[in-house]
Amino acid sequence: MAIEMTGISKSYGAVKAIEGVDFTVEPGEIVGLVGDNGAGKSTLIKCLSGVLQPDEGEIVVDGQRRQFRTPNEARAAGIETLYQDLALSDGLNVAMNVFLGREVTTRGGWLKFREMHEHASRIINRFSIREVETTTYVKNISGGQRQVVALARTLGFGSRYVILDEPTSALSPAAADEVIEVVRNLREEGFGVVMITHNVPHAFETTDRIVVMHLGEIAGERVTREATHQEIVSLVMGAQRIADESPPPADRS
Ligand SMILES: Nc1ncnc2c1ncn2[C@@H]1O[C@H](COP(=O)(O)OP(=O)(O)OP(=O)(O)O)[C@@H](O)[C@H]1O
Repeated sequence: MAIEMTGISKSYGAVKAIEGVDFTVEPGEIVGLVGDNGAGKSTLIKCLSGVLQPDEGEIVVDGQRRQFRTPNEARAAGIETLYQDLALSDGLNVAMNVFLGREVTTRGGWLKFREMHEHASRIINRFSIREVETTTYVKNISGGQRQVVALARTLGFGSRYVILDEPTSALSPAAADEVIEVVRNLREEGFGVVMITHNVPHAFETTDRIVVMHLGEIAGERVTREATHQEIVSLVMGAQRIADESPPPADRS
């Protein structure tokens, strides 16, 4: 069981965005995807979430080769993606956001509010460290809680892998801590999680493994508990790889 991406390449016209990228994530594992602006993180993730189709390479999900033509096809295979904007409706309450687009109704078409509130509350309070009231309007909840609601919208419905695009960016330290806790709970529940982040300390706090991209390729990959901040930062800057690839010093004798 795993997502295995092999030899993934994608160009936008003449711009080669990623080339020959191998990437895996297993159930119960949090993988941090780190890299500078333009390193290719979004492009790789869009290939996995069905937003883009790779030009080359193979995607295998739980042993089955897949080609996702749309985000719905990726979702049907158990892969959910949460983008930075989260796409929540501020004018609806928490429960209605969780059920947006798949409202539970009676046969006569009436909304089953109680059922939706109970179900939303169960999902949210399974992952959240703080109680979230499902009758609260989303415009009145904190940044951390917004992440929780967006997650609940995806997680109550059968996904096994979750891709999070910069889930802690633009959050206060307290809200970021809350999100980190939620992501850790996802691991406990057996989800495979990919977390794109610019924030190296957050990657260290949250992940099991850190994959660094640089200029469209994998610059390196480290088990988080065995890595140092310095090592990851130099991979992000491309310094490590340049050091690895540079020829041995010339013999000056
Ligand atoms: N729609 C597009 N058209 C042309 N080039 C693009 C497009 N999207 C991305 N690129 C280019 O592809 C490369 C990889 O970009 P990508 O957005 O995947 O990187 P990223 O690591 O996600 O960056 P960021 O952290 O800024 O989101 C960059 O050189 C970028 O300029």
